[in-house]
Amino acid sequence: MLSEESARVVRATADVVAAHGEEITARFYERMFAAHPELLDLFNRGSQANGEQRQALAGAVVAFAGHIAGLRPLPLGALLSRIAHKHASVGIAPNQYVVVGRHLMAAVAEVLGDAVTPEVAAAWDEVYWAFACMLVAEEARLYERAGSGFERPFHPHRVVRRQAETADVESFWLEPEDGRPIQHRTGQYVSVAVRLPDNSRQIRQYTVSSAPGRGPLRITVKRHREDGQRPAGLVSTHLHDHVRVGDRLLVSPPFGDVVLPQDDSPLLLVTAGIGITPAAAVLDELATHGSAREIVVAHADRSPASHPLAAELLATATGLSRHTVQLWYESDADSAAAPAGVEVRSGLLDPAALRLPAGARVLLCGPLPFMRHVRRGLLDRGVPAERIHYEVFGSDAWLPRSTPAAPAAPAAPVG
Ligand SMILES: NC(=O)C1=CN([C@@H]2O[C@H](COP(=O)(O)OP(=O)(O)OC[C@H]3O[C@@H](n4cnc5c(N)ncnc54)[C@H](O)[C@@H]3O)[C@@H](O)[C@H]2O)C=CC1
Repeated sequence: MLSEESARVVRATADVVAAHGEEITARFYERMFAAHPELLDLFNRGSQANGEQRQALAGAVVAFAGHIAGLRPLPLGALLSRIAHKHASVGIAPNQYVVVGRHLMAAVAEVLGDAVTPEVAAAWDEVYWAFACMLVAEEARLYERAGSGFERPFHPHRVVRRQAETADVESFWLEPEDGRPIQHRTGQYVSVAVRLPDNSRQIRQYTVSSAPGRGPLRITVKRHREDGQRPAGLVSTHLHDHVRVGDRLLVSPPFGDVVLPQDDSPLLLVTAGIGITPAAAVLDELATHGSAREIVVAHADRSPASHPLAAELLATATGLSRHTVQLWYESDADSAAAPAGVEVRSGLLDPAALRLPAGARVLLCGPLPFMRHVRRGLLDRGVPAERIHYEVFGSDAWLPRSTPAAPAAPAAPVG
């Protein structure tokens, strides 16, 4: 942890660093990529282009500094675990922290100028290394457990099946070429690394949408179209347009710490859009084992036609002995297939209308504003924060920039 002297300096300078956080991280990325263009392959180019990555890094470093200097406590274990899982899934190496540290500190000095006295520089260097050392240690543990390492983070897999789920969503079934069985836990994700036509490499995380022990691992991928805020998804477009049965894909071992709690507590799964993928894995697992666990499945989508894995969700959920299914569609709710016992409503998901079994654990997955909306509603209904678990996909933008109120148990993917 921090020396008392450094903690005092960090407390005195945290606001000025926070105020310039995005400027510092923008400069940091420019410097680092100029010196190490090979590192561009590790970062999501879409998040770089729209500034999400800058906000995410600035938010995380400032939040960590506030925590260790005693200004604002964070759920530090959850934050570190989430980042370490994601880093291990892309093969971050310990020596890369040296490169990041060097360019981050140089960017701080460049942006804040004379305000960065040797004392201030030393204090923030200590913050950075405290953060980095915790991550290096956690990542080493994860590599060890996964039987992998940063030297070889990806393994060749064959696409053995591919299936269209909606106009924009495809499932791919993947089998390791070396025949090694993949031991994922329900809710985990894998990273997929692809070489694009311009020879750059990009990596994305996709939740495994099937239960463990069910043969080839399934990922279900939404094609992200250009929407004015983000360019079209480089990897999702590549997978949809170019990857066929028989092709080879480089895939990491499974990572992620938002997993199905292995107890008998009732479950409330609340998902939206492509966020349905972990719920599909959970339902697959419960159905495979004929679970008698009480479960509420709530899903929101644009329309019945855009709802991925809808038929599978209805079949698996309604096959369970103690289930409730609630569906919300922004349009065409009337056209939804709704077997007896399935509630279908119009509009956005209303957290006040969710069935809430006593003592339920909640798994949330969907676009960030959706998760914030549902989490707020559930907290208002008295659900303890530690019972609400959720995945954050895309870059690490889960820390609200202006409020210190961090979520309970975050983790990482895109579908
Ligand atoms: N866990 C995560 O962080 C996830 C993030 N995403 C990201 O979200 C983006 C969009 O995902 P899509 O599947 O295309 O979702 P989408 O944009 O089709 O939205 C799905 C549904 O979410 C609900 N929703 C969206 N915003 C809401 C809000 N502010 N309040 C209440 N409900 C809201 C609506 O019912 C909507 O129909 C993607 O860029 C994806 O990467 C998607 C899934 C999971």
